[in-house]
Amino acid sequence: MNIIEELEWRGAINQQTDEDGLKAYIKDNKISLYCGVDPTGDSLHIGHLIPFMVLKRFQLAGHRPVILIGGATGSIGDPSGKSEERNLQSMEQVEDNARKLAGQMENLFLKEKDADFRMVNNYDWTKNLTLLDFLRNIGKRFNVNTMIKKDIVASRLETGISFTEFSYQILQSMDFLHLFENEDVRLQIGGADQWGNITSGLELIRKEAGADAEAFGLTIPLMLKSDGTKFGKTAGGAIWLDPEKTSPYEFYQFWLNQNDADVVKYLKYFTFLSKEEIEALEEKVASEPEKREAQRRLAEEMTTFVHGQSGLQDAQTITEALFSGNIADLSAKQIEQGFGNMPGSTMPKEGNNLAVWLVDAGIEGSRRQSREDINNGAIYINGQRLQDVDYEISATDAIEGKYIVVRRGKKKYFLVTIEGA
Ligand SMILES: N[C@@H](Cc1ccc(O)cc1)C(=O)O
Repeated sequence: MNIIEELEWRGAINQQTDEDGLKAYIKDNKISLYCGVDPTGDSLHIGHLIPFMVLKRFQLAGHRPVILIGGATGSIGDPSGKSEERNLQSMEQVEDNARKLAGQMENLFLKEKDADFRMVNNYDWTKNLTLLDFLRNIGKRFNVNTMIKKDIVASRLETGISFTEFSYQILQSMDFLHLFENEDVRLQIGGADQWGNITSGLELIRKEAGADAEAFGLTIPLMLKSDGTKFGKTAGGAIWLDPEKTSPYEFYQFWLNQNDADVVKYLKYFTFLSKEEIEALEEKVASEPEKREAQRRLAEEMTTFVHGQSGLQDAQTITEALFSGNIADLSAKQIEQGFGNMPGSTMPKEGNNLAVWLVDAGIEGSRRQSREDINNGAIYINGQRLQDVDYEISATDAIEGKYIVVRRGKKKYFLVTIEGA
């Protein structure tokens, strides 16, 4: 399979501007291709992985990815897929976000030894452009009638769109032209909503470099879940790549919890497992779905790709501890990952009688109930059942002096943090 056939098999192609042309170009050449991301937030999330996984596949197939961080475009805001005008971010915010995204991108693209890739920021070729140069040299290349017909703009004509956002497609087109001229970039890829911006860039390249300039566009379908809900969003919000925002454990759990109806699609889309491996897992989903082997494999592959071997190790240790209830061996950091989202409270270092302590920590409603639960063996402290109502519980029971995990009943967990720890 060549890379395009592989992408087709993976379900990762939505539209192409010139399928045959691109296939022929790739057959004979190492292609430089780019995908851009705007620094509208301080971390990538898994939605971003959709086009960037494709970029990575090109890299693994021996081509040359160019990652564009949109320091300029991010300060404007892409109207694609947005029903309303956005608020502008401060330039400091954009810069700060850009730095963080660049770091995450390096982590994803530098993994390969001798990795051949470039990272650029469109602020570099946009910041010194004067208004008159822009209007005289670039604006003349754009026809307002054509621009208005692009979906992105057309869908906003009712609700309104500022000149600023209207101009966004010009900036992205300038990027494609700039990279075509300076980095020999021949292909831009992006999510399905980027079709208008990508084709607009191709039109600009054809006007500048001639109608037969070899340049292509390819978009990737929007990821849909089988139950119709939005991919990549959970009750807790987006799934971030930044381990401070979504811990490796939560990240692992997200993939582990995918439905049978979605898991094979995600294996194809997001992992680097081969066709043979994925087909074998697909059979397992059909023959022994209760084992959830495909989900486990998906979670392992994704967690290792984003958080490395140590991130996966943490995630698996915490998952196992939560499953067995045996949490005494977890580190404080692992406790934070696994229990950080559970109800919790802060308690003083000093000891107190367990029955009272549970009430003070907000875990039990009354001392009577507290004593009853302890006597019935429903209270576990750091995984250990405790049936002594008078037990003196204090900071000395805490994991690394910091956390006491209380379990009430089968699986109600509470995280108690020791004051000042
Ligand atoms: N418009 C793209 C990001 C982008 C920015 C600049 C480019 O040159 C290319 C892509 C998005 O919102 O996803």
